[in-house]
Amino acid sequence: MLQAASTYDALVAGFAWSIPKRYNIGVDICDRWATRDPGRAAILEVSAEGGIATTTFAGLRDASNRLASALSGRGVGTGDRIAVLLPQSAAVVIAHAAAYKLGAIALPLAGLFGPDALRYRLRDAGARALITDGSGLRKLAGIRAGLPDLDTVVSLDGAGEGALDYAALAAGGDPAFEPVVTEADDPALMIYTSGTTGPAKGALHAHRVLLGHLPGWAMMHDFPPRPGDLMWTPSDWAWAGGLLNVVMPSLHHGVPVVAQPHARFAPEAALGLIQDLGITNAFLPPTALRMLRSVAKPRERFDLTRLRNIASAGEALGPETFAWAERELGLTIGEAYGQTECNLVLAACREAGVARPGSTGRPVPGHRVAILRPDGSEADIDEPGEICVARPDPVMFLRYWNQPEATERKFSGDWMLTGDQARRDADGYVHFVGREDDLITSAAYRIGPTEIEDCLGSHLAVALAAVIGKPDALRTQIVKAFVVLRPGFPPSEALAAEIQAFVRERLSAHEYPREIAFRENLPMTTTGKIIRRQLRDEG
Ligand SMILES: CC(=O)SCCNC(=O)CCNC(=O)[C@H](O)C(C)(C)COP(=O)(O)OP(=O)(O)OC[C@H]1O[C@@H](n2cnc3c(N)ncnc32)[C@H](O)[C@@H]1OP(=O)(O)O
Repeated sequence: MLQAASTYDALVAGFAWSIPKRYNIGVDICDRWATRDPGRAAILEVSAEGGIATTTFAGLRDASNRLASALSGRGVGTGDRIAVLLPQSAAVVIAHAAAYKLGAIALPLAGLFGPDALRYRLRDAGARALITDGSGLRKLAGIRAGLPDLDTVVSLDGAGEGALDYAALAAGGDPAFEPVVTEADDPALMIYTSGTTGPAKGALHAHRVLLGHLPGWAMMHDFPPRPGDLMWTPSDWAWAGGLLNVVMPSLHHGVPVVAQPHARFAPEAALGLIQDLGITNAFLPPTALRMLRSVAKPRERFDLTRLRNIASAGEALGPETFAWAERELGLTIGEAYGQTECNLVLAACREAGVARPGSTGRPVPGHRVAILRPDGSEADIDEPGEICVARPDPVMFLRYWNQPEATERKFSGDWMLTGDQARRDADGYVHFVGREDDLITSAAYRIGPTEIEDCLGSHLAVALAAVIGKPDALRTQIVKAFVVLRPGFPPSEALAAEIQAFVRERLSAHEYPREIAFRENLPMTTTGKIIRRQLRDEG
């Protein structure tokens, strides 16, 4: 484990990976602490009314064993995909751990997804089981017929609509279920991620992905665990940010995590939660931090004395918000960088003196990260190039699900190509520059234009649509759509609002175009491809 050291060089010098041959995430995040300290708090679930329900490590172990045993009784087992569509709660960890203990593959799905996004992911992954709640069931209702592989749906809100009751199912499971023995390199987790072209791709990870996150987690959160540590993030536990930057490494170290029902991010409520629960470590994406800046004199209004560190990732933080946090919160933000395919490979941290305004830090010990030119040679100091990560690396994904060509394109030799541009300064700090392609970064979400364009194209009024990222001071970029309407549909604000609602409900609430511009036509190449660059320049 990465221990606090006086300097970054000492951190690097003292580091070596220790990845056992046999390793199972489910056993790691539940059973280890359940044996050592069964009554230790693991998840603190805040109810909508503000009450707190605590789940202990023993509780996680028993519940995940029961669920694994019950699913096994229904024929779900090694290699099967088990989807998890639930808001932050102990149940998310239980469902994940049950999947890992079965040797199955957990497939986290975000609560903001609408039926179109869910259908695509569940079908592409060939999910056999889904653990969800009443809200998830409502989204599933219209799409289940098109999901022939999905034979077990379990709802925390009781049986009905083709779902089994979670409580009844788990009650029949064996709390002494014997977890399947897995190797560190066996598939465990698949997170869909948007690409520049085409629909989202399932990035398949091995059990070792959690061990690979530990050094980056230690750096960005300023070296937990310390007595009394308590973690929280508003990020959905379905994203790499919530799951791998916060929940799993924290549980590995026996640090409890706060689970909060999904709500719109409200800066005052966030600071109130940090104060009331005595949260010591938060992971807040840069957009959330920029939203916090609307609160004047936060330390006068809220008691934030227990808050030791804020980590951040998913988009560039920028020097202004970095300086604001130092001034107004008295904290040096632990900014980090990674992609779903290969997460948490760069990080900043106060304790080792690795923090610089405008920089996303330095390579986390154990990871080889380079800034390369298109010809594969290393860029000079301050020369922009592509962030590339060398394999093997425990955080490196195994492959894209059923997409061997896309997997191959992601690598050049042993370098994984992130597509992100950055420069490295003379002291080795990496500064994010941006992207050259069509991928959109908005509120720390990576958004590919294709899925949105496809969704827009299925609206009755839309003849043609192109989607770009438009620079935005709060969210880094917003999704903007240029739309050519079919004859008979005159442009209007009402129609724009209707199209926005259509994408929000059908595809996903975080992917809807916050701006729509109606056009007579769109700039095209002679071969009929939309020239998005021209649209980006128009903004
Ligand atoms: C390796 C890595 O990738 S690390 C980073 C991974 N990325 C992430 O974890 C994503 C992080 N981002 C977030 O968690 C959020 O965007 C935040 C906290 C920064 C800001 O949250 P918010 O502004 O409340 O909402 P968010 O951006 O998620 O939502 C977009 C839309 O979803 C909808 N929405 C959000 N929350 C809710 C809710 N509880 N109920 C219904 N709709 C909701 C809204 O329609 C919202 O659009 P609007 O602003 O026009 O109303």
